[in-house]
Amino acid sequence: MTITNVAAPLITADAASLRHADAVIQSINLPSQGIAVQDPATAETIAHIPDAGVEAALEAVGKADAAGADWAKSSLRQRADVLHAWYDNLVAHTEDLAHLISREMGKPLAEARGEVKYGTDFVRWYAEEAVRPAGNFRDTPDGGASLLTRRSPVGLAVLITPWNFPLAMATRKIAPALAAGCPVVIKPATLTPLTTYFAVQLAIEAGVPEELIQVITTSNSGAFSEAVLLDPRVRKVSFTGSTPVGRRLLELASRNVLRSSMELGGNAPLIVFNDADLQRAVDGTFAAKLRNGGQSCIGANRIYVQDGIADDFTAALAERFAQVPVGNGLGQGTGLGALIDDRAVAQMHTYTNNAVTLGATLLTGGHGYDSAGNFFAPTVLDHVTEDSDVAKSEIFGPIAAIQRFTTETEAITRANATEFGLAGYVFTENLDRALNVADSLETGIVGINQGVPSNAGAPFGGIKQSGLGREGSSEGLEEYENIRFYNVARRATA
Ligand SMILES: NC(=O)C1=CN([C@@H]2O[C@H](COP(=O)(O)OP(=O)(O)OC[C@H]3O[C@@H](n4cnc5c(N)ncnc54)[C@H](O)[C@@H]3O)[C@@H](O)[C@H]2O)C=CC1
Ligand SMILES: O=C(O)[C@H](O)CS(=O)(=O)O
Repeated sequence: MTITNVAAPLITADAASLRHADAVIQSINLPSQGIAVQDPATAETIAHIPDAGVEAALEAVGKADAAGADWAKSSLRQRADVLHAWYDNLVAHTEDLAHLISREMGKPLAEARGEVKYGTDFVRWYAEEAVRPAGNFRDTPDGGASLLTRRSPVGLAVLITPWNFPLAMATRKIAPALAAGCPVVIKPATLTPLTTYFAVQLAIEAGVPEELIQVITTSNSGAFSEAVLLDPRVRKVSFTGSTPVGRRLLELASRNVLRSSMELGGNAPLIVFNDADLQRAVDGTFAAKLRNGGQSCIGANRIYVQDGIADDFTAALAERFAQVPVGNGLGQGTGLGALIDDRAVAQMHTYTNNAVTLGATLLTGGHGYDSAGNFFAPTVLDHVTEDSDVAKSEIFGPIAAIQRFTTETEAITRANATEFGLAGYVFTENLDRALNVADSLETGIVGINQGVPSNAGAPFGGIKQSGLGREGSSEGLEEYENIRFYNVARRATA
C-alpha cells in the first residue's frame, strides 16, 4: 500500500472565528519574541513566544519562591476565593480560550469548548477543596500522648505540560498547587504555549499574586529541567507527557528527592463483548478513539472485539468514521481537525501501511490530504495482527485498530500484555462481566460502557510505566502537600 493523499475538500476556517482567535493572541502579553508558534491546520505562524535560557528559568524560580513565602501563609479562604475568581474569569472567557486552543492545537471548536469546561472544572474543584479541613487528632495506642497530623505546602512546584490539552493539563496542575499553598513555574509545550500564557494572564486579572505563577517557554527543555530540578528551592515536579521524558525527569528529581507526579504514556485496550449494546459500544469507541483526534494518552489504542459481534461492530464503526467532517478546527461543523504536526501525519501513514502489509483490512480512511495543514482521515483497520506497529505502539492519532478475540480470559491477557497501564475500556451489558474485567485490567482508569472517563472529581493517573501519582479529586491536592504529625505528651491534671 502506498502513502496517498486525496484532494477531498477540507472544511476551511470561518473568517470571524479566525479573527476572534487572532484578537485573543494579540491580547496576550508575551514578554519577548523567540520561538514561532504555528497553526497546525494552515502552517501559518500565529505568534512568537519567549525562548528562555537557564538564567531566565532560574530567575523565574526566584520570583516564584519569593511570592510563595506569602502565599504559604495565606488562609485557606484566601486561596479558595482567588481560585473561585480565577474560575469565574476563565468561564467568562470560554469563547476566547476555545478559539485560542483551536488555533494553536487544531482541535475542532466544539471540542475546544469541551476542554475549557473540563479544564475550568479543575479550578472550581480546587477552589472548593482548598478549605476542606485536613489533618486530625488521635491518641497513641498505648496512651500517654496525642498525635496531631497536619498538612503543609510541599513548596515550589515545577509543572511541565504537553500540547494536546493546552488548558486542562495546565489547570489540572496549577489549581491544586495553589490550593495547597505552593508557587509554580510552568513550562508548557512550545507547540501550544499561548493558552497557558492567556490562562495565567486571566489568573492574575482575577487576583492571583502576580509572580506566584511563572510561565517559561524554551526551545531547550532539557537544559530547563536540568537547571530548575536541581535548584534547592524546588521541591516538586509534576509532568504530563511521554514515558521516556518522564523517566529522564525522575532521574533528575532523584538528585534532590523531589516529590514527583508523572502522567505518562498509554496504550489503552478497549474490549467489546458479544453481550455489549452495539450502539453504546460504537458510540463509546468512537468517543474513546476520536476525542482530540486520537491525540490523548487515554485514547483507545487496541480495540478488541469478540467474534460474535465483530462484523456488525466494525461495519458500524467504519460507517461512523467515514462520516466525520475533516478540516480546520475553526471551521463550521469540523469533526476532526489537523494533527499537531507533519511528523504525526507521516506516522499515521506509516502505521496504516505497516498494518495493511501485515494483513489488516482498511475499512475507511488511511489517507492524507493535499493541504498545507496536517490532516489525516479518520481510519478504521480490521483484522489487525499483533505484530503490527499499531498493536504495540501508542498511536496518538485517528486510527482505530481492531483485533478479534474469542474468550474473556484471552481478551484480558492480551489487554494486559503491555508495560503501560493508564486507561482501559470494557463494553458489556453484563454487570458481573464489566466489574470482573475492570478488576482484571492493569490500568489506573477503566471506562465501563463509557468512552470518556476523565472527570475533575476522579483521581486520574496510571500504573506500571504510565505514571506515578494522581491528578484531580482530593488525591490531586495531596500531591502538593506534606503530611506532618506532632506527638504531644499528656499527663493527668485532675
Ligand atoms: N498521562 C497523561 O495524562 C498524558 C500523557 N501524554 C503523553 O505525552 C506524549 C505526547 O505528548 P508530548 O507533548 O509530545 O510529550 P513529550 O514528552 O515530548 O513533551 C511533554 C512536555 O515535556 C517537555 N519536555 C520534553 N523533554 C523534556 C525534558 N528533557 N525536560 C523538560 N521538559 C521536557 C515538552 O517540551 C513538553 O512540554 C504521549 O506519549 C502521551 O501519551 C500526553 C498527555 C497526557
Ligand atoms: O492528555 C491527555 O490525554 C489527558 O490526560 C487525557 S484527559 O485527562 O483529558 O482525558
